[in-house]
Amino acid sequence: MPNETPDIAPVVEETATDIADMEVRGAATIADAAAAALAAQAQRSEADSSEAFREELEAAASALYETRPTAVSLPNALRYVLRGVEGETVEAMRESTVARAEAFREDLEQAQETLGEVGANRLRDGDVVMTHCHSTDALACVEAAIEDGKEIEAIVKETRPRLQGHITASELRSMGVPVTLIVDNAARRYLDEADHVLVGADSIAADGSVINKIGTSGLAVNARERGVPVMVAAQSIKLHPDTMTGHTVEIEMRDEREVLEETAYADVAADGDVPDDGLTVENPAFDVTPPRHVDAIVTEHGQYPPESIVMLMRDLFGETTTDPWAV
Ligand SMILES: O=C(COP(=O)(O)O)[C@H](O)[C@H](O)COP(=O)(O)O
Repeated sequence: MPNETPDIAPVVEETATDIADMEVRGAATIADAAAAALAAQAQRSEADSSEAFREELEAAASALYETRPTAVSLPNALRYVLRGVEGETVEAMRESTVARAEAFREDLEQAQETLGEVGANRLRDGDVVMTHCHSTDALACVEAAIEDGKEIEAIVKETRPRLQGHITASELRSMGVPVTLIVDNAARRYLDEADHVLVGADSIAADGSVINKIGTSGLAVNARERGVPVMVAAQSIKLHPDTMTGHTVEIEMRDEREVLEETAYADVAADGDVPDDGLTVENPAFDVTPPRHVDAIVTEHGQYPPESIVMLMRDLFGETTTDPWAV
């Protein structure tokens, strides 16, 4: 039993706070930041034994893991880095941790580029995509299509309550894509002008369910009804290994103030009374889109009908896993 709480580098605490506060957000970006934080922990460690070094690294991984529960890219990233920690001495372990984290970050970038090329093949010249939230994997598909010389237009849902659609709109505009920004409630009306719904994912379950920003499932149901194909761009880091043994994915509930600011609370409360015990504000950050409403999951290994994604999961994960820091 260790006598003291392991030292966590301040930069790890800062990264954890940034992820929890959504200063760093989006599944791929969170994974990248978590790997960088573990490398920083290794670099700054003053541990005097290999056991102490490992305890610090596991404590850092645990702090990062506790930030947000839904994007499986976070535990997958932590597990990947921790499994690569090798050596008998602190110096050797430090070097292997840093190298592993760097390799992870390079692979992540490469996977997104490859995925983009696969996704671009689904987009034709002149197509209009409708987006929800902000997904770097989804935008990689549009970027690759543009590099292929195709003209793409976008209808961008603003995505209440955090308005990630503004980030999507800005990045698409920087690529030269004409953008129509709409409120979320206008999505069904504008689906008639869209050739694809294009979204990312925080987790993909073994049955092909897609866990992504709240509102994705309603959009997919409407898209199916309007005959618009739904394409999910998700690197394999988004595949959730625990769902292979029946576990479900936790949906993050975020602070009600994101939906209703303190200053607006009295407008909604009975007779303007604050607090109002009968008034509940709920803020689920994600929802689950069943596989029957998804046409294709695009990964760096190719595109899959959602029902077949379990084949890729078996290839990549083999048997299932335990807590990310249990190496
Ligand atoms: O739902 C979100 C972000 O939610 P939040 O803003 O709450 O983190 C994104 O669609 C996925 O994370 C995929 O993003 P990426 O493709 O960049 O991994």
